[in-house]
Amino acid sequence: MPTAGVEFAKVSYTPAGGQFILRDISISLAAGSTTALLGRSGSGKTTLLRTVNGLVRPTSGGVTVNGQSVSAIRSAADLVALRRGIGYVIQETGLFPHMSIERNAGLGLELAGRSSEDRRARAREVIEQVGLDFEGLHERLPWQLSGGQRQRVGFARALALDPAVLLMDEPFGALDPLTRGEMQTMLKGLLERMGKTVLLVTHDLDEALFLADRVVILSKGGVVADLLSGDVARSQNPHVKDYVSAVHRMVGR
Ligand SMILES: Nc1ncnc2c1ncn2[C@@H]1O[C@H](COP(=O)(O)OP(=O)(O)OP(=O)(O)O)[C@@H](O)[C@H]1O
Repeated sequence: MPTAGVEFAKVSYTPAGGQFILRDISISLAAGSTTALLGRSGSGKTTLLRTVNGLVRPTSGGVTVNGQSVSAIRSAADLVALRRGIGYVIQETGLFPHMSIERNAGLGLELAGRSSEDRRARAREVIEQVGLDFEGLHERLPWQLSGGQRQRVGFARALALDPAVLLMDEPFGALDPLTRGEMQTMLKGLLERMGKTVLLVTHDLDEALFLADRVVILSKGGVVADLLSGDVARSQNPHVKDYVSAVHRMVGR
């Protein structure tokens, strides 16, 4: 699938009777780029990510994926078609506990009506791409894997339909630091080879700088910094400096 860009144009979101969660956000994610979304807890990162696959509908403004307006989608069938082109990885993987690893990885293909031969071949391919041994693991249930292995299966499932866009919401949040490091390296290799448009929510600045071309920081639902990863260390933006000094304090640099 060709890579798609994602465009947020003056996106605002206020739940009924509530306060602004997103306020007038305009950012553009170039096709094939990786953008990290940082910001304090509650700043709206997850909400913004979910406007891309239509889980949250902006109150005003719009999101386009490869030129297609997400906000204009009205039918369930069109929403399903949009989501087929968007992989989604969350912290707890969302694997179905009663389904084998192979079936979990190939679920998107099953829902898209692909043949069992196709599903098996593709499930094998993506499970191996994320560094797991298909023969040894494909019949197991999710609880029979380690947390890190389960998260790899979550990635495999997100990749199975070869989406042009990947949304990742703290994908390594539940992992120990060593497993987290291994997974970051694995993901970086995959992203370099696959050239997808990626939006990654993380609290970890080092992770953002390692994986992303660009860093966007949200505060109270608005963008307060938007810069290339290579410019973070010398940025004079107070929000960026706060982030950098908080990381330095935390790790005693
Ligand atoms: N549908 C909703 N109705 C009311 N409030 C909501 C809704 N969705 C999110 N919120 C609130 O909006 C704010 C932003 O939530 P969001 O999950 O996007 O933040 P976040 O930056 O991803 O936080 P974290 O880093 O803790 O995951 C929070 O205060 C949350 O409670």
